[in-house]
Amino acid sequence: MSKLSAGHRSGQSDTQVSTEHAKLRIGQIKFTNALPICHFIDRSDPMHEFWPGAPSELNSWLADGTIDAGLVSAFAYAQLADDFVALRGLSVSSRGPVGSIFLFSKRPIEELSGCTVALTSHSASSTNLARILLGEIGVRDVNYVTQEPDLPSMLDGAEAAVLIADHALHWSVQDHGLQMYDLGEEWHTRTGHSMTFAVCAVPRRLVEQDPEKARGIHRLFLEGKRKGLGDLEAVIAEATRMMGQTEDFWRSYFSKLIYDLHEELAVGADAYFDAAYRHGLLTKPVKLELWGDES
Ligand SMILES: C=C(O[C@@H]1C=C(C(=O)O)C=C[C@H]1O)C(=O)O
Repeated sequence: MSKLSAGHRSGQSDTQVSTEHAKLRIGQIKFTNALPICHFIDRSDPMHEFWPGAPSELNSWLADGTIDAGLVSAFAYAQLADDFVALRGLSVSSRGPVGSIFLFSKRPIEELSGCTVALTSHSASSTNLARILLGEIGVRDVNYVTQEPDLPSMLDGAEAAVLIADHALHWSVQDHGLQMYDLGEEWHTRTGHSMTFAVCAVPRRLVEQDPEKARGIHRLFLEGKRKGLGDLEAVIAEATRMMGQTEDFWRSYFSKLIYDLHEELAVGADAYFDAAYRHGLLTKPVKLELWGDES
C-alpha cells in the first residue's frame, strides 16, 4: 500500500472534515505556476486556514489529513481517488509545452538506458510522467533517485535530472549546455493529449455531507482564478517580485498554462492515469471525477 493511501486510511481527514465548526485547512501551491489561481484568493474568512507548500508537501498533507482540501499533484489525486473528487474548472494543465517542467540531460533522452536519473522531491505528476515517457521511448534499466531540487548536485551523480516549477524555470534560462526536454511537450507529441499536472481536490465525504462547504471552497478558488486571469499584470508583478525576469517572459510562460478543468481536459488526465497504471505506477485504474459547477 502506498504511503499516501496508508496515511489517509487512518481517517484523520474524515474526522476533521466532519467537525462542523472546525476551520477548513486549504492547500495552495507556493510556486509561480499557480499564481493565476492563488495570488488573489480571498484569505479573509476566519474559518479558512491556508497552507502554502510544494506539490509533494501538499500531497502528503492531503493524504495524512493535515489539510482538508486544495491544490495537489494530479498523480496524488489519482492515488487518493477513492476519497477525493476534483473541482471542475480548476487545474494546472498544458496542451503541449508547459515551460517549467524539464528533463535536463547530459545526453539525448533516447540514450539514457542504464543511467541514473535524478527526480525532484517536489513533484509527483511530472516525475511519474518522466518515468512513463522514458519507458515509452524504450529507455531501460534506469536508476531513479529522488533528490532535493538543486540541479548541480542532482547532476553530480546522475546523467539527467527532472525539475519542476520555479527551480525548472530558473535553470531553463541559464547557459548550461544541457539538453532540455519539456515534458508537457513530449507527452503531447507522443500522445496528442493535454497533460494535467495539478487539480483541486476536495473530500468525497465533504461533498456528500456538507456540499455547501465544498461549494464554498470551489467558489474561493474559482474567484481567485477569475481575478488572476482578469488582472494578469498583477500576477506578473508578483511573479517578477518572486523570481525576476521580464514581463514578456511571464506573459509567454502563463500563456502556455491552462487553468481550466472540463471533460476535454479530463481525457488527457485519464490518458495519463492509464499510462501510469500500465507502467505500474498506480496500483489500479483511475478516472478523473469532476465535481461542481463553474458558475
Ligand atoms: C506547471 C507545473 O505543474 C506543477 C507540477 C506538479 C507535479 O509535478 O506534481 C504539481 C503541481 C503543478 O502545479 C510546474 O511545476 O511548473
